[in-house]
Order: sequence, then C-alpha cells, then structure tokens
Amino acid sequence: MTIDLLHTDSLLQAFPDAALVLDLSRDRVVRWNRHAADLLAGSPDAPALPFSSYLGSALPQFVVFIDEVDYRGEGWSRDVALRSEDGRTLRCEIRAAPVAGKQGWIILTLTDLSALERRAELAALAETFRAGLLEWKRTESFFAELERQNQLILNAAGEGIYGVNAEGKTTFVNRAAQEMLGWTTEDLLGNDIHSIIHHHHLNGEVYPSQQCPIYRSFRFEQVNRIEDEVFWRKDGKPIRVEYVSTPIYDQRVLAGAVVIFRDITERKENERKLRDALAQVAALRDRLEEENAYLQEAITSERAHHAIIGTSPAIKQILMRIDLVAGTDATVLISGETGTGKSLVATEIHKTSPRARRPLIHFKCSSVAREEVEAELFGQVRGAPGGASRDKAGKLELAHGGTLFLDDVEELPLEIQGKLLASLQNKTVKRLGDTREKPVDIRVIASTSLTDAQARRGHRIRDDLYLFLNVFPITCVPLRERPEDIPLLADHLLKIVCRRLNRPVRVLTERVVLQLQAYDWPGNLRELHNVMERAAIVSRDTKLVIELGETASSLQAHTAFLTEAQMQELSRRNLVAVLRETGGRVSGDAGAAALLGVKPTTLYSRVKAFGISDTDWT
Ligand SMILES: Nc1ncnc2c1ncn2[C@@H]1O[C@H](COP(=O)(O)OP(=O)(O)OP(=O)(O)O)[C@@H](O)[C@H]1O
Repeated sequence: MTIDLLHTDSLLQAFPDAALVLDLSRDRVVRWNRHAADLLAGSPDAPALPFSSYLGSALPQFVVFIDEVDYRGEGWSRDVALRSEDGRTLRCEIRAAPVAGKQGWIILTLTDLSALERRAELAALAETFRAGLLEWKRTESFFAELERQNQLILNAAGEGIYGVNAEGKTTFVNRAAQEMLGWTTEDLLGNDIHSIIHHHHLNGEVYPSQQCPIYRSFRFEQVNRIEDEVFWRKDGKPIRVEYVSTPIYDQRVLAGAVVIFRDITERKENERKLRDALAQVAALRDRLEEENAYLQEAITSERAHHAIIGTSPAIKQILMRIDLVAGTDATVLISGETGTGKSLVATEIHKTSPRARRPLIHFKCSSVAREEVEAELFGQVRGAPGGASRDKAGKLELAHGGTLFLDDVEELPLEIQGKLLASLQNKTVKRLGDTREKPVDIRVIASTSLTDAQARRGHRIRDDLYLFLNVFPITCVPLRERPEDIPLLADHLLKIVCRRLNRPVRVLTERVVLQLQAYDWPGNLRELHNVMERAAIVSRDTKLVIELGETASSLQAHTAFLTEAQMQELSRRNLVAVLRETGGRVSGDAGAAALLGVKPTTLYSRVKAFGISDTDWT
C-alpha cells in the first residue's frame, strides 16, 4: 500500500472504522482516527504511549500476526485482544497491511467485535420485528376480511339473526332481523333486547325475561328451539316466530347467545285458515252423511209403508188429526203401545208438513246408551270430556230446519230431559265441550208408550217437558181394539214380505183372517208383520199357514168373534184382494178361485152377490 502522507490524516478521519498507522520500529502510533481514539479511550491526537501498551499480554499473538502480514502482504486476526487506556479488554478483529515506502509502517483497522455482535443482534432484532409486523398485518387483514365476509353472510341470510351478551344486551343484528322487526341496529345495539321485542306473550300476558328460553340459553347454556312465540315490532304489532337460541363462548367462557328466527305469521295464518276450512268441510261432511243416512232410512220406510192403512174409526181419527197438525209447527205427542204405528204417524206428519224437504231426525231414546245420549243429542267438539276424536253434530243440530222425532221419550235420563227442554225452549244448541251456542229451528214430535195417566203419575217424564211436548196429542189404538183393520193390514204386510223374500204372493183365506182377528196382538203391527213374514216362509203351496203365539188360541175362544156385517165386509175385501192379485182372472190354476180354494162358479156368484166390479180391484 502506498500512502500520501499529506492526506493520511484526513483519510484516516474519513474512515468509518477505527484505523491507525503504526511505526513498528519505534513501537509508536503515527496517526489514528477518532474511532480508534474512542475505542482505545485515548486522546484524539496520536497517543504518546507505545503501541505495545495497548497489547498487554497479547504481544506474542501480535508479533505472530505481524509476521504473517509481513509475509503475505496483509492479514487479519481475532486472536489479539487489545487493552484500552482505561483498562478494558477489547475483543477486536485486526486487519493490517504495510504502508508502501515507509519501512516498518503498517496501517491497522480495528473492528470492535463486541460492538459488531451488538449490531448483528440489533439487525436480527430489527429483522424479527419487521417480519412480526408484517405477520401481524397479514393476520389483521385476514380477520378484517373474515369479519367482512361474516357480515355479508349475516346480512345475506333470510333468517333474522341477532346476538346478546351475557347481560342480555344486543351485540349485533342482521339486516333481515331489522326488516322483520322494524327496529334498527341503533335502536337495539347495547340495549336489553327482551324488553324491546319479547316483553309480552300474544295473549297480552307479561313475559318475564327469566322465563324466556333465550335468557335461559345464555344463563344456563341451553340450546332452545321454540316453534311458536311472538316478537313485537317497532310499530307495536306482533309477528309469530319460530327460533333457535344457542349459547356462544369466548375462550370457553359463556359470552351470550345467538338467536336465529323466522317470521311464521303468514304460515300460522294459512294453517288457521286451513284448519277452519277443514273443520267446516268435516262438519258439512258429517251433516251430509247423517242427513243422507236419515234420508235413506226415510226412503226405505216410505217404500215399505207408503200409507197408513186402515178404515177403522181409530185410524180415521188419526188421519184427521195428522191433517190438522201437519201444516203447523206445533209439538205433537204420539202415545200408544209398542208397534201401533207411532213412528209411522210421526213420519206422515213430517212428510206432509212444510218441513218435508228437510230431514226427519229419528232419535230412538231407548236404543242409545245412557252415557252417550247427551253427546248424541247435543253433539260434541274434538277433545270434549269423554274423549271425542272429532267434532260431531248432534241430532238437534241435524234437525235444524226439519223435524226431530224423540221416540220413546220416557226413556231419556231425567237430567238430559231438563237440558233438552232448555235447549228446545231457547231454540239453541251447545255442543259438549264447546262454549258457543248455535241457534236451531226445530219442530218436535215425541212418542211414548205411556198413557196420559201413566205419564203424569209415573215421573218418568219431567212435568215441564211433558207439558212442552203434549201440545197436540195423537193416540195410536192397539190392533186388538180395531180388528176390522186386520185383513187389510195383514194383506198389505204379506205382499211386502212376499216381495222381499221373493215368494209367490199368497192370499188370505177367510179362515186365516178369522184366526188373525181372534188373536190379541200384544206386539201389534210389528207382531203382525212377523207373523206374516213367518207365514210367507213356512207356507209351501198357495195355502197360507199362520203360526200365532200361545195367547191366540187361549183368547180365541173368549174374545175373537165378528158380527155378520164384519164377516161380510171381510169376505168382500178378501175377494177384491185376490182379484187384484190375479188381475181379475177367476178360473185356471193361478186364478182367484184356485187361490181361495173354491170353485170358479162359487166365486162368480160371490162376486156378483157383493156387487164387485173391475173398478174395485184395478
Ligand atoms: N196403520 C198402519 N198402516 C200400515 N203400516 C203400519 C200401520 N201401523 C203400523 N204399521 C207398520 O208397523 C210397523 C210398526 O210400526 P211403528 O214402528 O210405527 O210402531 P211404533 O208404535 O212406533 O213402535 P214402537 O213403539 O215399538 O217404536 C212399521 O213397519 C209400520 O210401518
């Protein structure tokens, strides 16, 4: 290295590291810069001390180093520890090169290794810091993005979503929730949301927050799923909601709850309308079904008994009274023994009344179990006491606009009689289990097998009900008191049963008629019907075989007789009947004479004697 001595000092001063020029031959520092002076704690000017005083015990290492520099022309070493003037040991890296043209001069640079290491540490620290800062920034923007996406998701959700902290204060509300509730984020954030939107039940009862499932979610860590409650809108209107409230945690500590809800007002309204419509359909269906059943029954009975048959004064009296009362709405009480035709009379009254287009509801009081009578009469709603599985109209309701026939009214339990009377008098009906009363317009016909005296004395019909029913009495006379009706009735019933049983039509002989009239008929028309049916079955040929109960023969001797006039009338009718049956044919196997078991000539003379003409049997 050549050195311009004029510039040595200024070069050394400009040098960024500690540097000095050393005269080895004199062990003197020729020049040093301020970094070297600082490092070795000397004065800024070149020191007066020999350089070896800075070497101390490291002199041998320095000598080895100088030999290397001398040999190689330059060198560096970290083995030479220097001592500063204030006594500190300095770990240095020494670099050296000879100064050209100056024998024994070298230039040294000293690098303080401790300072170097400190700077390296600082640099590493700065590097770490810079790297940390970047990482933190990345994390921050990651979370910011996450939050932004969460907000987007929350706001895009169709369900209302809001959060509450552990004190029940609102922490966030999404857009759908604001739209459904009408409350804004500003209204709700930080405020007790229960007292704003969830304070009352739909029926107006206060809803204490302690009972609220959302409150329980953040108090007792429960997920609660509620299907039908209300939230209150800002405009004071309720919306029906279903919701799930779920507890949320921050670092495993319960932090509150998140509520996800859906407005189900419209759905509930539609469900209600559907329920109402179905109930209406069910009610109509029930009514139609039952009306249909009654109409079918009415048709069957009308076909079977197209008229009240009989010419006795008793029957004429009944027909007259039917004519009198049918056109009115008056209550009728029909009395008479079993099988005397009470139901037939009731049907006739209804058929010829202005209510004929509406059904006749026949309620046979004796054939309904005591515990079912009330529900049968008044109807019931689903869930009524007794376990009704569906709404059902009672007979009173079914009879609305028509006629209610209370058959065997004395068989009604007394407590039901009172309730029935109240309902009939008020013209309303209330189904069991219901609170609503329906107006009804009913014409009542009742029947009883009790006589007037028995009814008044026996206490089987309440006095007030008896008075209510007994506006227009009709009495059906037992068959034994009107034997003159027996031939016609027997003939009529025989035809019906033969047709039904698909048997050849038989003809009543005089002997059979006399036999029937001699019997006392405790079962009246119903018994006569049975006897005819039995006869149609057991009779093999055209001859009719009658089987009567025991009382027939015993009573026959005492009570069964006819006057001559009755006998004549009976014979005449029998002739008419048989001619009608044969279409006027007298002779031949299927002729009237063969059927009656007499000669054709005998029959002709009888027809002549009775003055029977075609018009009688056609
Ligand atoms: N005068 C009549 N003409 C034709 N058929 C009759 C007559 N009287 C009764 N009947 C028939 O006799 C049967 C019994 O009559 P109905 O049921 O009306 O008697 P009831 O008095 O109501 O009997 P119960 O008290 O036992 O109910 C029925 O089939 C009915 O059509």
